[in-house]
Order: sequence, then C-alpha cells, then structure tokens
Amino acid sequence: MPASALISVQGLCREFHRPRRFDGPFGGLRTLLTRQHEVVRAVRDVSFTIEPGELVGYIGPNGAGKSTTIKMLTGILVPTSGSLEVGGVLPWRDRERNARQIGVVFGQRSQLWWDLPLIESFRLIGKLYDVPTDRLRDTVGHFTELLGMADFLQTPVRQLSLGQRMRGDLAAAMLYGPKILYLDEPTIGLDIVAKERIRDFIADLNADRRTTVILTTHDLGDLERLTSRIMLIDHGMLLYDGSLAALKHRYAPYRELVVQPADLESLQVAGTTRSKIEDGRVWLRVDPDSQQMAEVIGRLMARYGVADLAIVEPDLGGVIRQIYSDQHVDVTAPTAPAASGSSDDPGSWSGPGRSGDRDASGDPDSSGNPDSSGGPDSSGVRSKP
Ligand SMILES: Nc1ncnc2c1ncn2[C@@H]1O[C@H](COP(=O)(O)OP(=O)(O)OP(=O)(O)O)[C@@H](O)[C@H]1O
Repeated sequence: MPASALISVQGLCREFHRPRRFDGPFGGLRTLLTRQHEVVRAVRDVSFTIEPGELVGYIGPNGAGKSTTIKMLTGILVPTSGSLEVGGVLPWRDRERNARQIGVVFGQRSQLWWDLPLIESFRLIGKLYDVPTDRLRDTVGHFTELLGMADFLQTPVRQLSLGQRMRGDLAAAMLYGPKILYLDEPTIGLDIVAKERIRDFIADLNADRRTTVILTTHDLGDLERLTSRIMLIDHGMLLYDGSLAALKHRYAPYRELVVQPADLESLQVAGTTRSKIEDGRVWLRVDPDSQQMAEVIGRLMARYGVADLAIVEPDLGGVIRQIYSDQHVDVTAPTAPAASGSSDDPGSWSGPGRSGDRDASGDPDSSGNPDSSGGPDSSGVRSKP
C-alpha cells in the first residue's frame, strides 16, 4: 500500500449464498424442496487506494456491489477474501476504532434517535464519541448555520422532512470530526435546493477540513458538482478508476454545437457531423482533438445566418447509460474462463484478475457463508476493454 494511502483495498471479495429459485409451474415447490443455493459474488477482486483528502464517487448500477463494498469498509461486513485497511485499522476486526475515524450517512436510513429532538441526538452522539462540551457546542453551532438547521433543532427526528432529516444525519456524522465520510445516496429524494445545500456542505468539509469522502450516488449532479475521481463498479468488479473528464472523453470524445440556423436543410459544416435535429435546431458533433472549435464556428458563421448557438459538453447521463448497458456479466455461478482487461491513463479500465490474499473469515452477517473463501476469480466476464 502506498505510504500515503488512507484507505487500501486489495483483491477484495465478498460472496453471499442465497436460495436458488426455480421458475415455472412448480417453481415455488421446487425451490422449497431442493434447497439449493447459489453464490452471489457481490464484490469480486476489487483493489484501490484512496489518499487523505480525496473525494471519490463510487458508482454503478443497482446491485453492482457498492453498498457491499462500503459495508466492508465500515466494518459491518467481513470480506470473504482479500484485504482492506482504513487508517491503519482492519475495519471488521476493530470496529470501534474504525467507528471513531469514520462518519457514515445512508440516505435511506437515519442514524438519529427517532423520538428525540435533533439537538438531543447531537448531544448523545457527542457523549458517545467523548467530544468535549465546548467543542460540541461550537461544532453544532457551525453546522447549524451551514446547513440551515436552526428552525428544526428542537423538533423530534420523526417529524422532520426528508431534507431536514438528511441535513441532521450529515451533521451527526461529522460531529466528532472523523477523517473519512462515507455517503450512500445522500441526496436521494431531495428537491434541488436541499440537494445544493448538502452538496455545498460536503464540498466545504472536503475543502476546509480535508475530510476524505467516498460518495455513492445515482445522482449525476452529485458527481458533476463534487467529484473529480470516479470508481465505477459493475457486477462486483471495478471497471474504471480515474477522472470524470477522462471517463467522458472515452465515451463521448466530442463536443456538440447546437445551432439555430436560418436554413435548417442546407446546413453543412466541414469538420462536423449532424447528430440531431429538433425544434428548428441542429446538433453538430465536433471532435475537439482534430478540429479547433473556434475555426468550426468561424466557418459556420461565415456561411450561414445563425440565430442562436451553444457549445454543449458531453452529457454524463448518456455516458453512464452507455457504460451500464454495455456490460454483459452474470453475477452468479456457474462460471466460465475469465477475460482480462486493460488500462488507460489517466483513468484505468480493468476486467477481473486474480484476487489477493485468501483470508476466509467468520461472518456476522446471516446471509454470508463463513466457509466460502474467495480466491482467484474465474467468472465468465466481458468487461470494458
Ligand atoms: N445480504 C445479502 N444476501 C444475499 N445477497 C446480497 C446481500 N446483500 C447484497 N446482495 C447481493 O449482492 C449484490 C450487490 O448488492 P449491493 O447492495 O452491494 O449493490 P449496490 O451497488 O449497492 O446496489 P444499489 O445501487 O441498488 O443499492 C446484489 O446482487 C445483491 O442482491
């Protein structure tokens, strides 16, 4: 692990065993009688390191393995194999020490006391984490201002709106000054104003306190606003680790000019291809590596009367949709020979490789299988090149 890394994950695997379900007329009965199990490889041979102060977007479609990874990082789940270290601690072995250095916010669940006023939850958390009274008061005051919580500090948590509760959860997770913040869908279900407030708060924490943030989200606005590094997981495998800009460039290596010309039909501009015509406007695709945008615009303006013109960045939503829909992987056994991936700089793409240390361990999670060790992944996988 690099000497400077705060989080180091090597060959991390996590499997779950679940009953095999049969379809068809007697499927239910067969499921019940056969009691066969299948192995779900929720996380397969994932490796990465995160430096102090990074703000990383951990993304992937539903069921990709994001929450399972976060649960291992927070010590809730024991890895089937591989190794992970967070601030010098093995999270699943030393959960208490790990808990002191991390804050966790799950968008769908609250960590606050449901029946207590929000401020009382804060006080309790301060006590649990031995925060000196003065410091707690200052921190609560500061967060109350930043997150606009003054109006509902005395309100029982069960009466808070989703946006208010989320602000409370975020503040609670940071009251004791953890160096790492795990955020699982922190803006889910919020209106645009509430989202912005939460994003600003996260950005400030990262900038002012150098809090390391690992953000799991399906909201592309969160990614655009907050993250420069993206780790993309699908079917349990880390497929991409690199900058957001490189990801866009790989999948949408073009810019678009949106033009409202006087004469729609005759518009032909050298160095561009038409990608769309809608509402009297034409979308012209330009490859910025081979064409100077200024020259293309110059050619366009010289020949045509143009009422309106805009330059459009590649749409991250389209990029991500394309990546997700390109994956063809079966997450469950049986297995087939592996294909290997390759890397790109600055972002790297990877397929499955060999897992790291075998480290089969006991498992507090009822759905896990203590006997299942990971080991080299031999699943049939087609991954991004
Ligand atoms: N306790 C469990 N028992 C059995 N299978 C599980 C368990 N937890 C997760 N899985 C399976 O592991 C895989 C990864 O799930 P995980 O919750 O990590 O995905 P995710 O990327 O967080 O998805 P989402 O975006 O929908 O929250 C899925 O196939 C899921 O069904």
